[in-house]
Amino acid sequence: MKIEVKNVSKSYRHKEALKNISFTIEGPKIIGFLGHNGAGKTTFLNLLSGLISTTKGNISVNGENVFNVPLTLRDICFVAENENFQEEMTIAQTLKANSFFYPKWDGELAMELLEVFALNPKDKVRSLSKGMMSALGIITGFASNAGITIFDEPYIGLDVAARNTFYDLLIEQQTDNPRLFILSTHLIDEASKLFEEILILHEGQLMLQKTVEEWHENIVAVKGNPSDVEQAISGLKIIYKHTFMQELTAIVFTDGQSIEGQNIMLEPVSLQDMLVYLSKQQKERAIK
Ligand SMILES: Nc1ncnc2c1ncn2[C@@H]1O[C@H](COP(=O)(O)OP(=O)(O)OP(=O)(O)O)[C@@H](O)[C@H]1O
Repeated sequence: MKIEVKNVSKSYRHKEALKNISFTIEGPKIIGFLGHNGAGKTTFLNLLSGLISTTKGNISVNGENVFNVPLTLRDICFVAENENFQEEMTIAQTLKANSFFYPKWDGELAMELLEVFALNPKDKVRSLSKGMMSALGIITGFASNAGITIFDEPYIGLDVAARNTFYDLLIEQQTDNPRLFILSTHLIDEASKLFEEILILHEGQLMLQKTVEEWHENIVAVKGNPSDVEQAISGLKIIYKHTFMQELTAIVFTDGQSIEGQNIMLEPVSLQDMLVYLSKQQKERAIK
C-alpha cells in the first residue's frame, strides 16, 4: 500500500487545521501517527478515510484518490475515537454490516476476538461501556483485513490488560498478515515499541517522519551552558529549544553528523519526551 499526500491543506471555518503537508507512506508497516492535542491528526485521518474533503491538495492510495471513491475506501478501515457504530444495532448486526462493507472481512477472527474481549454479540451498542465500545472498534479494525487499518486512540476505557491484548494482536496480525497499520495515540511510552516508522504533526504541519532506526541514530538532546550548546549545534536542524535555570536544552536532528563541544551533555530523546517538548513549545507560543 502506498499513501501519497501532496500539498494538503484543510481549513474549518475559523481554523487552518492542516497547512500544506506532503509525505508518502509505504507499507506494510506499523506507523505511529503522533502530535499534541489539536495538531491535526484526526483531521488528516478523516481525509485519508475519505470522510471529509481537502481544502487544497490531494491524497491518493495506490494512485487512486480517496475522496468519493468507494472502491478505494473498502480497503481502508478507520476506527475513530468514538461514534463508530449505530446505537440501536447489536454487536452481531454491527459486525455483519461491516462484513458486507469490507471485501476481505475475516468472520472467524471477529468471532474469536469477541471471546477474547468477552463481548456478547446479542448486546446492543447503546448498552456498551466505553471500554467495550473500544473493544468492538478493535475487533472491527482487525477483522476488516483492510490494506490500511487506522486506529485513532483505540483504547479509551480499556484497562492495561486489554491494552496489552491489543498490542499483542497488532504484532500477531502484522506477522501473519502484514498490512499498513496507522496508530494514533497519546499513550506513547506503551505503544512506542510497536512503531516501525513515526510521523509527528505539529501545529498542522508535518514536523518529522522517521523510521525508528533513524530516530535512535539522529535525534539527540544537547544540554549545557547556552553558549556552549549554541556552538555545538550550529548548522543542525533544531527541533526544540528551552532554557531553564541557565541550562539550555536543544533537541536536534544530527543527520549523521557527530556533535562535539566542551561542557555539553548528549542524551537520547524518547518519543514521549519529544511530545512533551512539542506540547510545551505550543503552550509557550500560545502564551506569548
Ligand atoms: N469540525 C471542526 N470544526 C472546526 N474546527 C475543527 C473541527 N475539527 C477539528 N477542528 C480544529 O482543527 C484543529 C485540529 O484538530 P484535530 O482534531 O485534527 O487534532 P488532533 O491532533 O486529532 O487532536 P487530539 O489529539 O486532541 O484529538 C484543532 O484546532 C481543532 O479545534
